This record gives sequence, structure tokens and C-alpha cells, in this order.
Amino acid sequence: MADTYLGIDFGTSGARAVLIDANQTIVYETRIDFDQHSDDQNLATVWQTALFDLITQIPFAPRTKIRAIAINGTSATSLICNALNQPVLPPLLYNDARAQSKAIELQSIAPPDHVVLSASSSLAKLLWFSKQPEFKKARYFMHQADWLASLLHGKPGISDYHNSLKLGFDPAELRYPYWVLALPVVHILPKVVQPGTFLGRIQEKTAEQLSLPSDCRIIAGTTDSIAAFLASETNQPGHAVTSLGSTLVLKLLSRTRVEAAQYGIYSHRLGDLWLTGGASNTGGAVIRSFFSDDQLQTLSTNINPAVATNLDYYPLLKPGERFPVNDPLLQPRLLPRPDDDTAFLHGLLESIAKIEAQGYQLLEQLGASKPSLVLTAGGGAHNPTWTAIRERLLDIDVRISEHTEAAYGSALLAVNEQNLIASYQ
Ligand SMILES: Nc1ncnc2c1ncn2[C@@H]1O[C@H](COP(=O)(O)OP(=O)(O)O)[C@@H](O)[C@H]1O
Ligand SMILES: O=C(CO)[C@H](O)[C@H](O)COP(=O)(O)O
Repeated sequence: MADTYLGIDFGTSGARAVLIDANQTIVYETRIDFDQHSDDQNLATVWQTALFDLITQIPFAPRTKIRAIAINGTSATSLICNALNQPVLPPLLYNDARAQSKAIELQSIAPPDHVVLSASSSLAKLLWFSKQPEFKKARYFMHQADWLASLLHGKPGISDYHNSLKLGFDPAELRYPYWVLALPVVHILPKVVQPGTFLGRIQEKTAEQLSLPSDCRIIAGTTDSIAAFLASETNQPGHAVTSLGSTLVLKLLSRTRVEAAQYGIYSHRLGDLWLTGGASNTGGAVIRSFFSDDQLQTLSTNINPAVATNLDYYPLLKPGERFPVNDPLLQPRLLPRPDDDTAFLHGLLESIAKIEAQGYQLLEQLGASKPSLVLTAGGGAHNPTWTAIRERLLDIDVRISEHTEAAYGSALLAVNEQNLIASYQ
């Protein structure tokens, strides 16, 4: 049995695992869907259980040959843990906007246009956590991917500079800026490393529990949308990946760094280039609230993508938007609803496609490399009708990546470690 490498993607609706060999060929893949009605109080337990279940679902032979593991999670999903690495409060998910008052406080601390100036930023959430009674028990602040990796390597308090961008870490200077270090929560900030960095070997008892090699390397991960970009294996400035999952996330590879908080635009570092874009709260989760995946498939085939609807929706599950409008109070717009479900779905698909097109147009206007190709990842990538609607509105070539799963991108991180990030020149 050849050596294998494991990528694990923690998304909104579930967690996925992709196992590859040294030639980057997929050996095995599996997924666990989350119960969308589960109590947020138990989220960390759901994640920990899913992590260990995903690994033990891998057949024994290739599992005992896993040389390295990398995990990506949803960006700015945040939690605080005690000295035993146990969460002291339920995690705050990526789109949780209860820290809005802290984001406003940060306006007098952070530079204008900074990515932390959002109700859903990690730093706003950390400041919110610091006002809760349980904070006195907190020893570590981590993101979802950081904490899950620490359950394997046993060293809490380490993050990567993709997950820590929204915590205020500066990926260009590779340090926290002075205005973050001056905050009263400085003692709980994670150490930050480059994605792909070797964090440590798996803990001995965990290796035995999961039948993993005792020298299995745990590698610093990234965020779900960046893992999806890595999975596409495109490295040309102007190429973009739209993650069309529960949410809509745009990632455009650019020679220029674009920061514009009023639009929810920020840039992640990728080698010597920048992944600029933003993450909207619109996306598949809104569609799934109206239609099952089977209904979605059937109704989509009845839609003529060449025809424009006169339905102008802003599909959201609840008030609040991050990009291309950074407004925690933006109201959903889903009326009028036609009697015909096909017409309603057509309006939803087209309205989300309009938001995507608006996002790419804004990025180009603000100086990012001109988009020349859009690859698609996520559940929506498998909808040819939606692809045709998007291509009409974007006026750019839209294709599906050979590998659309973010977990494949994390597996590439596991096998290539820091060389993968350094390859983007
Ligand atoms: N054929 C399809 N057309 C449009 N959307 C789809 C399709 N299949 C799945 N989806 C949507 O994809 C979303 C799930 O995206 P996925 O990338 O699998 O996970 P997540 O974003 O939750 O991590 C769901 O909201 C679902 O509605
Ligand atoms: O919306 C999300 C949930 O899937 C994304 O995780 C997130 O917002 C994308 O952020 P980033 O640009 O930091 O990867």
C-alpha cells in the first residue's frame, strides 16, 4: 500500500474527507452531513465527532499509510477554549453577526477598510467573547480548523494566516499589527504560521485510537474557500474560483492586493500573489430552504438559462450581508413569489448570479487583476443551468474545476506542505 495524504473540509452543511496518494490521485473520499437543526450549544462536539468518524470511515489499509493530514474550516468561525483545550462557550459561526457593536468599536482602532471591520470578523467575535463571564476561564482563541487540528497534534493555540486574516494578522508583514497587540485580549491570540506548515505529529493515544501511523504529520490548514481554490490547481492571475455552496464566496487570483471593508472585500496572501474577494451570505442554503436537492435538480432542467427573469431578489436566510455589501442589517428580498416553482427557482438562481457578477465587477473596478476565467466549486457547481445563467451575466468563461471539493485542496496541502503555497508566483 502506497503512502496516502488526507484533506478534511469542514463546511456549513457537512464535513468531507479526501484521501490522495503521492501522485495526487484520489484514493478514497467520504462525507458526513450535519443535522441542520442541531443545537448550536453542541457544535464543537458535533465537529469533534465528525472529525474522528470521517477518519475511521477510511478503509484500514490506506488509513494506516496516512503520512499527513490538513484541515480547512469555515472562515472566522471562532471559539475560545480553556487550558485543557475544551470550548468554554459555543462557537460563533462564520456569519454570526452578534459582535456588531465590537466591529463598530474597532472602527476607532483598526485602519480604515480593514477586514476586521465586519460584525462577522474573528477579532470582533474575540472582543465579544471577552465580555462574557466564561472568558475568565479562556486560555486559547482558535478558529474551527485550528481547534480541530489541535485535537490531533495536541498543541492548542496555533492558527494559519488564512484563518487569522480576520483576526487582524497581517499576512504581508507576517505579524500582528501594533493596534491588535495593544488590545486587552492579546494574551489569548494564537500563534500564526503559513498554511502548509508542519504543526507536529499526531498524539500517540489519538494515533492508536484512529489506527493512524504514529509519525503522521499534522499540517496547518486554511479556509474552505481557499481550499476550494487550491483544489482547482489554477495559478494564473485573473483566474477565479466561485465557491457556490451554502454561501457564495469569490476568490480572484490577483497581482494586486485589494482591501475595501465597505464592500466586504479583502485579500488573502497566496505565495507572492493575492486571493482577493469576499463572502456573501447568499447561496445554496437559501435555495435549500425552499427546495430539496432533488427538486432543485428537476426544476433546474425546466429553466431556459438564456431568458432573463424580471424577479429582482436578494436571497438571504436572515437579515445581514457581508459582501458585496457589508451591511449586518440588509434585509432579505424574496418577493413576489410566482405560483410556478420553476419561475421562482429561476429568479433565485439568476439573483444569486447577479450578486456574483456584481462582486467580480467591483473587484476589477477596485484594481484587482481582470477576471478571465471563473471555475466553480461547491454544490452549485453541478448545476449546468445555473452555470449557463452565470456565464450569461458574467460574460466570462465559466467552467467546473476537475476537482471541486475543498477537501481535495486540503489534501494537496497535506502532500505538498509549504511548497504548495510558495508555488503561487
Ligand atoms: N444541483 C445543485 N444546484 C444548485 N445548488 C446545489 C445543487 N446541489 C447542491 N446545491 C447546494 O449546495 C449547497 C451545499 O454546498 P456544499 O459545497 O456541498 O457544502 P457547504 O457550502 O455547506 O460546505 C446546498 O445549499 C445545496 O442547496
Ligand atoms: O462563508 C463561508 C462559509 O463557507 C466562508 O468560510 C468564508 O466566509 C470565506 O472566507 P475566506 O475568504 O476567509 O475564505
